[in-house]
Amino acid sequence: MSAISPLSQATILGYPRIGRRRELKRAIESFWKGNTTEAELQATARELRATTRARLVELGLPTVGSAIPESFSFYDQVLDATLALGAIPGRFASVTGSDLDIYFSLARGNDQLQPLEMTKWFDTNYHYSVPEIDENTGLKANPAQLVAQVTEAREQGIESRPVIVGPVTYLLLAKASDDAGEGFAPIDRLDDVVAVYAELLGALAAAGAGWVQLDEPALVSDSLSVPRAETLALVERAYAVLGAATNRPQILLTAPYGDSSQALERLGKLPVEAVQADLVRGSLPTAALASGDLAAAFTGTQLVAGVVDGRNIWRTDLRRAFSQAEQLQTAGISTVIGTSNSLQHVPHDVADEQQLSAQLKGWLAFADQKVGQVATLARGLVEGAAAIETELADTDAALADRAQAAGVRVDGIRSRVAATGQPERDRVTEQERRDAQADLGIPQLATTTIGSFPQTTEIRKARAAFTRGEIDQAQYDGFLREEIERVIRLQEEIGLDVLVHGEAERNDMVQYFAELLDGFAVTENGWVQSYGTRATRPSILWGDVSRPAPMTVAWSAFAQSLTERPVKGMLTGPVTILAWSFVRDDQPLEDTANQVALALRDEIDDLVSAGIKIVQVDEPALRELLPLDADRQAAYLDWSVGSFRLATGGAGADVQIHTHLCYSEFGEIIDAVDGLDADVTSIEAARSRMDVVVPLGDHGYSRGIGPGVYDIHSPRVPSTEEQAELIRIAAASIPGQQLWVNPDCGLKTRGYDETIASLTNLVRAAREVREAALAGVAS
Ligand code: MET
Ligand SMILES: [Zn+2]
Repeated sequence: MSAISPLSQATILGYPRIGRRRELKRAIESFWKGNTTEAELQATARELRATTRARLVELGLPTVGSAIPESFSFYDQVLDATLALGAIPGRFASVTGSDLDIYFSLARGNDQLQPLEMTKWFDTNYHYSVPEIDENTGLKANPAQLVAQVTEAREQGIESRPVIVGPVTYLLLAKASDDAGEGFAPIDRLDDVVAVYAELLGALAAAGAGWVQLDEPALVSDSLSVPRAETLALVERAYAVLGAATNRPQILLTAPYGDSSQALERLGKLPVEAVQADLVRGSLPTAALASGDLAAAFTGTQLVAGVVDGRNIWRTDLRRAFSQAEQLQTAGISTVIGTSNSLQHVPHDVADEQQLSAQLKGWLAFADQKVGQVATLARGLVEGAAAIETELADTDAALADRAQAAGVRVDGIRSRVAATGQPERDRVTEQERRDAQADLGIPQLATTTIGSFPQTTEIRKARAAFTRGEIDQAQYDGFLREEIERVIRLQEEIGLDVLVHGEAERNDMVQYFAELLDGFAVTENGWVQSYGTRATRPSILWGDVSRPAPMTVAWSAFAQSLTERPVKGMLTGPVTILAWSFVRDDQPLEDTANQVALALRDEIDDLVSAGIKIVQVDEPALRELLPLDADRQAAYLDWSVGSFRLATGGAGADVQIHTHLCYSEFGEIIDAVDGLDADVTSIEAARSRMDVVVPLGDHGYSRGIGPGVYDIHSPRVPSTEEQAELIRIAAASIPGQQLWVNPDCGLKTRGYDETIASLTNLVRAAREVREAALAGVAS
């Protein structure tokens, strides 16, 4: 390794890459449609990268010392690693074309090939493309994209730092391909993969990269296939090899998204030149710091103190962050200021928000503001605290303003939450509820849907026209009523047992409620990448939450007025509302969740008064917020379940409460799902061919359960026979009286043709199995 400069004292782990106005989304989608060429798309991407680097310099990151990460991605950082490793799954062998063609084929599939599966990246709402590895997966270093970025940056006068998902995390996030032998795990190929990383590092060194960043968030997770202690040992094994490579850039090894304090001393001893620790979710190993052991471990190694939160949009408490970093520096550790993780999870710039109040804006920091904070803190480390006293004092003032601002703490809301306890979270016994709900006349293997019906172009157009003021409230409401009536008639014709109103009035299942509740603000440009070219605009939950008026009652009551069959009220649960928003960081999540829960509790009350007998409270994010740290999981499950029960616990015995969870990694939280105490739970199951029903059966789950029999993630229409087969699989583990028949999730992304065909088959399948069961009894 050539002697090169140390890592700059200010850095970030990554930056949003979709573009300030989602330019990359537009460019990629236009390329997919065939409206632009690959060369044009590459030119747009180059321009975006150049703009990003220039912006980061403008915000205070130096052009030298590899402060600026190359965190651009056309789609996903794990998929980037797959391409860089040449780890193309065998089933894609037939795909030809440029690297980019292959890349997008893996991401999106084609007529013959299913795309790589997508799943959530650690405890975020970002989705990555899951690598598929087996004993024979070809591996071949393909550094072209990484090298190109280093070269581009140099031509721009900037020493940048390429970023790659590290080898251990890459393999622990991969799944064994269908061709893999019995018992094979992707991590079995660690040595092969490390050898390819060594080649990539060689190519980067040759291209003149002074530093490379290898991300190993697997280090902080207890939710992977190997225990955390073993992950650390694997990291040691991998980096012993990479560190020994003679021709490589200096290595920054990162451990974002959680607490690495237990591992930090050992990470400091690795043959790498810098290690990052998330000091927002995580903490410093205080004993090792005091004893000097941490400093000893970090001799000759820089420590990047991740003190600026990359997960949230609140202005950093600079004084607190500075004192954390100062402690390290005082202990004799060469300290760099950094972020807790990549800023890819926050929007670009508070300055792009015109509608937010000036006061709220004063409390916020999006990516650009956070970069500024990093630069300020770094200046403080170099020049002393006095040099940044103005900035520290400004932050103190903003935080003090936030603490006392109207709406942040509302006594009435707080005392109401404080007055609740277990009784508010408990309903009468299951048996009493079953008896009281018998009047609903719900048959065995009852059929229903998850809530949304297709969001058609007409619906989007009407909403846009209303937002722009081209149609008035009465016209818009009239349009929605017609839409609801159509959806009700359609469900009756198809023959579903429990109907929904279709959610046509909702742009998004969280934002809809955020707009109607007090305590939330909505952004104009606060886009955050969810996956690929998809982005969401999370709302900001800044104050105490309350419900100024009913939110869904008019729509549900109207739908119910049109039909004799029961219509489900449809709400989003407290945990999901929190998970898909930017939530205040000045009090425990539990307190915020309970406020949301009380607002929902009142909504349920009003729905019931308006004649609704079944209410579904969706909690698709229950699993997502599960802490990566095993130690913190029990407390999380306790409050998350408690808040759901507070929302639903006021419903009388005759009100049937449903919930919906859409993922299949279910095992870890099965007790919590049981703890929700919903009368009926629908879950995703079709894609995994009912994998969840066996653990549910073993668990002795006693209430209603609807494992999805129709995979709504693609336009494919599942046949009657196929769905009947899935129902029969479920019926083998779960008694028929408990079983419901429904799709995996809502239908909003689907078209009408396929929806009608699939639901028609679903209803037929349920009838077929029902009748066969009756015939079985009769004979
Ligand atoms: C991501 S879960 C979605 C549930 C919602 N009720 C819907 O059907 O769209
Ligand atoms: Zn769902």
